Amino acid sequence: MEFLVRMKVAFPGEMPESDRAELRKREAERASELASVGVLVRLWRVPGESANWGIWAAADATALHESLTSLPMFPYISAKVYPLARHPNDPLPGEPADGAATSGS
Ligand SMILES: O=C(O)CC1=CCC(=O)O1
Repeated sequence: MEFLVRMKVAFPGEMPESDRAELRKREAERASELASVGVLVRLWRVPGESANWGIWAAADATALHESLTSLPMFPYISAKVYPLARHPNDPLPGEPADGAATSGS
């Protein structure tokens, strides 16, 4: 199952830059792990914002939640999730996540 996810990141104003940098590093590592198992399919930055849009694949909403909460930055993320259903006129009906991410992590 595929999900369109919008995330906005808001660190507390008083968080030191070294803590932010460490979180960004751990976030990149975890994102890479989730990508390697087909859960994080695509990720785009929203220009000018600490925000992103992504395509995520998971067996169901519970598995998606487990993946999102596994992100080191999750405590500072507001996420809006849109489950995606198939459209009969989709020009690429087998893309992007068929056969990927049948489990949550
Ligand atoms: O957009 C961000 O910086 C937060 C994030 C979520 C997944 C990821 O790789 O980065």
